[in-house]
Amino acid sequence: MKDGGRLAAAIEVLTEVETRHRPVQIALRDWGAAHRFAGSGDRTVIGNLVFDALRNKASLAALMQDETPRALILATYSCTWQKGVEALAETLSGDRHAPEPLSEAEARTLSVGQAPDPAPASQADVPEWLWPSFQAVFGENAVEEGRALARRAPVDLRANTLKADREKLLKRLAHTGAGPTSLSPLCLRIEAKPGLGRMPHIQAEEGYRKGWFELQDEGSQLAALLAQAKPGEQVLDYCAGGGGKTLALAAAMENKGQLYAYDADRLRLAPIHERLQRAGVRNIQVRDPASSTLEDLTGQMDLVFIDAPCTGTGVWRRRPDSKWRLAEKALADRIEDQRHVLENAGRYVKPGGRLAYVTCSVLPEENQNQAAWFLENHPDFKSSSALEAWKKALPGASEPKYVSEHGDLLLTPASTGTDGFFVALFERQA
Ligand SMILES: C[S@@+](CC[C@H](N)C(=O)[O-])C[C@H]1O[C@@H](n2cnc3c(N)ncnc32)[C@H](O)[C@@H]1O
Repeated sequence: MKDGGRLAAAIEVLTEVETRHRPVQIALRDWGAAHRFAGSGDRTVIGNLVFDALRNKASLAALMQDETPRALILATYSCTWQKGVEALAETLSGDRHAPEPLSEAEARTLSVGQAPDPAPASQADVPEWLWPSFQAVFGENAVEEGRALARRAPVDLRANTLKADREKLLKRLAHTGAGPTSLSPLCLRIEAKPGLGRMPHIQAEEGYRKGWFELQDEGSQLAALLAQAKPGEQVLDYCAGGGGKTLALAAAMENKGQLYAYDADRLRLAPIHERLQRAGVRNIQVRDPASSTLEDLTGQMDLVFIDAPCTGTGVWRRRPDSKWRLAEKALADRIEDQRHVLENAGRYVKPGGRLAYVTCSVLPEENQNQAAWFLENHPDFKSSSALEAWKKALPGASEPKYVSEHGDLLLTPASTGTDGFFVALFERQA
């Protein structure tokens, strides 16, 4: 396919996503199935166009004064990908599969390349209704933080220390361009490529099949690291889902002690079994909510890890469609879920044990406010500084920029180069 046909396909897919509210991956997959002539390179470019258009939807709509899929895709190609208006005009006129040629008005707007006076929320590509929350948490950095959440994300890997180490992996994966990061001692990163760039298919690597590494954002790795799970401990991963954090906790425990993985939704737990096996985790019991209870763990855990259900505002780089779909009701529901989870999970912590509360959100409503609510309503717990845990686990690393009065941490793409993650630690009074 030439770029003209790819632009037309991207407009078609984005129209599906916008009008029929379909997840991007599904819309892309269906488009590929219906257009067998498109190769994997074509599908990558089409996907990149759609994802980048969604990442930058508000700023591109402000620039074009138009938020139709056509306007967003053409602006992505010309401005975000820096192809320029002349190359775009040529692409549209030289290919019978291409969308309609550029109108004079479109050509004029695209050559200016800047919206007249965009509101800060659209400059930042943050939904208008969430702007007060962004300002509350980031202050004068709110636009910069929003912009960083609108960029492409790198592919991060975690060396699975049950089977490998980072040095060995760096050599093995040299051909992928993977390099070490500066924070997590286990992280390898393949930087995002701009425009048409294609990322290596990392799951096809022998090392992935052998369980030497996992795909896991560095922020997620750090959240698990800060919980300080140790060999020999009793640890409950209360919202284990597909097991991303579970695997990191198991590696930190060196397969010693006992790790319990639980999730209220047994379907979400389903992939965990295969992943645990591949990673060589042996000290684990998966507690299926349909067939077992956690009663026997009451007051027994050295550490309860809560990777709470949240809005996912910290991972907008990877799921840009969720950014525009998020509604006030969903935020209110997640806040309620988080309180429910905090309320329930605390009971499994033994006196003197720890509770880690983690979200992949940057919103204060789900983070600092929830930590404060928990402390207020659970006098048997006191806060424990995640910043101190950071200093201990990462000697020499620069300190995170967003630290609350209790030492809770907020990681963000702009400040730590990771996805957005919040970590608060508590200790049950002995
Ligand atoms: C952020 S996801 C977990 C992701 C997972 N830990 C990982 O790293 O791959 C949050 C999980 O919380 C679970 N959850 C929601 N409400 C819950 C509850 N009341 N009790 C336990 N788990 C719950 C959801 O099913 C979901 O899998």
